[in-house]
Amino acid sequence: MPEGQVLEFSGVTKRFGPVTAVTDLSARVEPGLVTGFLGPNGAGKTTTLRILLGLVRASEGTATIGGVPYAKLATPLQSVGAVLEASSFHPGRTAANHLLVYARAAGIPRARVDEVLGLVGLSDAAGRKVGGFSLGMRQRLGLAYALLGDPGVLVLDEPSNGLDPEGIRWMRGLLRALAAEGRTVLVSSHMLGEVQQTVDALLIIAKGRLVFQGGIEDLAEASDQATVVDAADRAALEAALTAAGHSFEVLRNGLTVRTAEPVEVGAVAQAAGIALSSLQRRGATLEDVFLELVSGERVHVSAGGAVPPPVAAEAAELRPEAQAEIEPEPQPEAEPAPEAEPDAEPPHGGGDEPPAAAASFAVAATGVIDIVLPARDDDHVADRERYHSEGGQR
Ligand SMILES: Nc1ncnc2c1ncn2[C@@H]1O[C@H](COP(=O)(O)OP(=O)(O)OP(=O)(O)O)[C@@H](O)[C@H]1O
Repeated sequence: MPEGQVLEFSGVTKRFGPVTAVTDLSARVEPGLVTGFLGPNGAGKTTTLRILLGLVRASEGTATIGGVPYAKLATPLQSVGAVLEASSFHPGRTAANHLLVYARAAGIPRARVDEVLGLVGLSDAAGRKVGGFSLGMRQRLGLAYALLGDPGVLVLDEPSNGLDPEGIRWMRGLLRALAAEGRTVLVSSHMLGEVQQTVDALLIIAKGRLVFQGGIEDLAEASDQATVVDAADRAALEAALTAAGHSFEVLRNGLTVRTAEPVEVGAVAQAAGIALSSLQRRGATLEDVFLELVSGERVHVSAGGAVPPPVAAEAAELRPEAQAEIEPEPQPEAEPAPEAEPDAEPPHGGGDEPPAAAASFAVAATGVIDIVLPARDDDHVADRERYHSEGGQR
């Protein structure tokens, strides 16, 4: 069974010209858990993940997998499986062929291709060209690719995008099962509701800064509790609460008391002979807490506890034309990953790749990494076509 590894971000900052996409981010992601990496659009999630995968150079700080940068992993595909957004695939290639290219390059047996296609529910579509796949099917294929090397670490950017409700439930079960085997599973999303039932731990990022780090139960603790109480004789209730030293707010549905539990409020009313018409505890929902965190109204103690000053990313978001002035991020083909040693395999978003001389990259504006294989692969393709025509095709 592959071992999960600790992912560690230490003081990671990333500036794109005047835009600070990530600011001084330090966090740990533990094996054996599903960790949600949450934040609204533009918060810095993808940038952080790309730094972890060695695709983007951090301006400051380090990101490591089991203590080493991605570029220094001896067998990347067998160590880390990653899907950044909905990966783009060669439309004319079948799902099985797509995976076979990478399996061959990483020395993974063909049988594993069938296995992962089965794991993601694509066995029946193995021989179909990817160009005709729905977004949900592409997500599944991306996941199959990530699982190809049976890695101990999975890094998935918005994996539920495009999945139908049944697909989301399936994905949830799969991620939980992978974590239960001891793997490290890091999943980004911009919606708490989407991952709430899947994750054990959370990292929440807003405007490039970490605003929460902890268990999902810690997020629940961060929710404000209050007692909501009402009586037919509301004036008498107000007087009794005031006399007992409790402050309250008068709302349409009753009095909200933040300084006392329902049991205390009930006792005050009983002592004053007031019949209550309602008495309940009300807490902010996890979604409320999440929205407060990402809007900057609250920073949890796990992330420093202070409301941060605005960062440049915020200013740039308000001024979209500024994006045009920003120099494009260096693409892997133009500049090898920063941490890469001359003898190390250059990394990419999917976790592993054919040898450097054998592939070039296209990085779409969305961050999708497309790996274009060179002509020398034609015999491999022919091999694969033969394999399928000989019955390998499902
Ligand atoms: N190559 C780049 N050049 C300039 N700015 C960039 C670049 N990549 C990202 N940014 C900026 O960095 C900030 C964070 O972007 P990032 O894609 O990491 O956010 P995200 O949380 O993944 O968002 P989403 O959920 O929309 O994918 C944004 O302001 C974005 O415009």
